Amino acid sequence: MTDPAPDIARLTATAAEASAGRTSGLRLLDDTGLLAVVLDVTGLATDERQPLEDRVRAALLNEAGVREVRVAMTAEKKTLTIIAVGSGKGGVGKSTLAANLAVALRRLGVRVGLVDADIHGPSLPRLMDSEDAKPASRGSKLVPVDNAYGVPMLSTGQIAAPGQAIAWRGPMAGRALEQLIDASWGAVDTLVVDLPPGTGDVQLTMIQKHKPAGAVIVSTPQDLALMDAARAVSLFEQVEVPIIGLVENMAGYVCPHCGGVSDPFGSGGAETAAKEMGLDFLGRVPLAMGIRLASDGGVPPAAGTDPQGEPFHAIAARVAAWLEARKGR
Ligand SMILES: Nc1ncnc2c1ncn2[C@@H]1O[C@H](COP(=O)(O)OP(=O)(O)OP(=O)(O)O)[C@@H](O)[C@H]1O
Repeated sequence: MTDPAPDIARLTATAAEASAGRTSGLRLLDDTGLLAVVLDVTGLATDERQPLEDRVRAALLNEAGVREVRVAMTAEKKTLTIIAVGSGKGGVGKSTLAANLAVALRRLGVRVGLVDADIHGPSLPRLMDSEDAKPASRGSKLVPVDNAYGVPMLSTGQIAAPGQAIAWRGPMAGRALEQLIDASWGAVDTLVVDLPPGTGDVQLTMIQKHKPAGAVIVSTPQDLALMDAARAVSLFEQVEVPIIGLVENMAGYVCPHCGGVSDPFGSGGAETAAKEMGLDFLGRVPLAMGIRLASDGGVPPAAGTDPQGEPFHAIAARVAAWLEARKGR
């Protein structure tokens, strides 16, 4: 008895499963069971490609009527979409926002990675609970460190000797950031980059060189902080980086005892400032003890189901909508 004719729909499903969705073409080349498969290996490192090919070939050879499998691979040159998170001054919660934005975007299905370019105080390893992790290298590229939140990350803190980073000047900081961005990011297509606070030479070099697709500016509600935030906005505008919007952090203190809300730094200032500058307002994150404790403990509130994560999810949804709209442009 001869083998039944191969069932193309079934072979396509088998290839899709074995390649985790990376099959971009499949056809029979003749009637003796010679099959050609095209795999999209965009973002995969060289040493990940052979195992993929082997898996797909083995799965297909297991199917009825398949005698030989020829595998071709294609890869797009990938450009990463960079979202810069900036602030006019330090201590306003920029890193907290960057970490939670990345975690919340991941939960929305965005293939996101996180870069800590805050050379003055790289705090993301702590926030993402990967303080002791050192990135490996693959060829000449760094391999981002994984964490429990599904957001691969690289930090200046991981590549600099203690105390070294703070002395970096603009061009050196730009080169350090290049190493982090031009890393082996695998399936990641969007990077959230936590910039150093402020609007000086270092920030300017970084954004000129790496041209983010858009920027999120974080501010607290006081007038002084908002004046600094306006400076950050104009820094991005100067180099024609679109502002995705403004976030107001530490607005409204939620008392952990009585649940009452007070406004030690005022409230609503960033929303008004955004309106005045013609920018979108992305949301307000309250000043809450729980946010600080969770963050310092390496558990971004956006990773859990506590109400504390909600403001970050709402902000991430607006950023994801902005990213989607940008694709259509
Ligand atoms: N909404 C919030 N409620 C309570 N604590 C917060 C909130 N946002 C940030 N914090 C805390 O404030 C401190 C500073 O936050 P963070 O490190 O994110 O600021 P930053 O703007 O990145 O600072 P810098 O860039 O100067 O290092 C941290 O201890 C953080 O846990």
